[in-house]
Amino acid sequence: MSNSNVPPPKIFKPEDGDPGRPKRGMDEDAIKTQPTIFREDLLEGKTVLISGAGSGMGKATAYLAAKLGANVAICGRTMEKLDSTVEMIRDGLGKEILSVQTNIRSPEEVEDLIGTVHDHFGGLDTLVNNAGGQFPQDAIDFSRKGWLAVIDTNLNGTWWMMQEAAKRWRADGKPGNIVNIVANIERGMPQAAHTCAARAGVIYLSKTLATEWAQWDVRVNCIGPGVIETEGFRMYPEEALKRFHKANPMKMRGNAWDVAEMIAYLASPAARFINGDLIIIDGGQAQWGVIWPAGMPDYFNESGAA
Ligand SMILES: CCCCC/C=C/C(=O)SCCNC(=O)CCNC(=O)[C@H](O)C(C)(C)COP(=O)(O)OP(=O)(O)OC[C@H]1O[C@@H](n2cnc3c(N)ncnc32)[C@H](O)[C@@H]1OP(=O)(O)O
Ligand SMILES: NC(=O)C1=CN([C@@H]2O[C@H](COP(=O)(O)OP(=O)(O)OC[C@H]3O[C@@H](n4cnc5c(N)ncnc54)[C@H](OP(=O)(O)O)[C@@H]3O)[C@@H](O)[C@H]2O)C=CC1
Repeated sequence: MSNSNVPPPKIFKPEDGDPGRPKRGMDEDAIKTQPTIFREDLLEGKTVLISGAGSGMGKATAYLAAKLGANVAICGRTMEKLDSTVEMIRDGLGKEILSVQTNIRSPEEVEDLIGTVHDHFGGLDTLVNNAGGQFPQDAIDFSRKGWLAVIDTNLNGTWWMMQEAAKRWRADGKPGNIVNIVANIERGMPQAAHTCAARAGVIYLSKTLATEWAQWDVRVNCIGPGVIETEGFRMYPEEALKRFHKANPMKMRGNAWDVAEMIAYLASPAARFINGDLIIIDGGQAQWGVIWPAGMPDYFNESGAA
């Protein structure tokens, strides 16, 4: 059925943007020179697996974990991006890490990944589910494939990783620790309803597992970032990006290190009594503003929106 009064769906694909757009997020030099509040051997002897670590928060987290003495394993779909993280850590810290090309949407690939990490390092202490993302679009225009892609990545992919890691911890009688990167969805997220649905699923899955899996000494927590400037911002039009910082009362964007340090804290013994929690890192966005990443509809006025 077609109706000529219905406007075409708003679509922003990164490749539609100006190829000369500025590169967003912390570059490798910034990551390498960033100071940390933690002592250098905080994670010595611990093994940390980080998904989506070829860019953004995952890349910064991999570097920080390696800097704090951890054995680091990373995964993602694109080998070139993973290689850049391996090379950055080799160059900056003189350390080798394990990288395994993996699509977290595939339970078989996830099973192989967790097995490989165990074979390589003899176990796993902390799993960081950071891989994920979405595209900005009015929910009413989502294609079926687009909806499924976002749900499959952010909810199912995260679940496969959690379940596979926990099966090993239970079988080995070893403690475990999971940190899921979600988003700040307390008041919903216009033009990101698919990710909002998936992240809400992960948050309540995590709260449930934090109880179910406590009997095996497995903790599960989430981190909800607000606006964190990373390479992932390529998914959004420049016009929207100019307003993103206005979504919080501090009127600033966080960076990947802000999140990496919280992950390191949760991976450390200092967090031994934190379980089933959602830690928000958003400069106060939750009680202040809202983002319209694909442009605010005329219906709404400008007040309180970014
Ligand atoms: C919302 C405001 C939040 C502000 C703060 C948050 C910021 C961030 O989260 S930044 C981090 C962002 N990083 C990413 O989002 C990167 C990872 N994202 C992705 O890889 C994709 O978004 C993905 C989750 C959809 C991955 O799916 P994949 O199957 O790899 O992707 P495809 O390109 O094959 O797309 C499948 C399907 O999805 C629909 N679709 C994809 N892109 C768009 C788009 N820009 N607009 C509308 N629809 C889109 C589409 O149906 C695709 O199928 P085809 O039509 O056959 O291509
Ligand atoms: N930046 C922000 O403001 C916010 C980000 N977030 C979330 O935080 C996480 C990190 O984001 P950020 O660093 O900004 O973004 P990036 O896009 O830089 O990082 C996301 C990473 O996930 C990987 N990835 C995506 N899909 C899959 C998959 N199916 N299997 C394996 N790896 C995958 C990507 O690599 P590849 O494509 O090569 O697989 C990429 O390296 C994401 O989940 C994001 O949605 C949440 C709130 C705010």
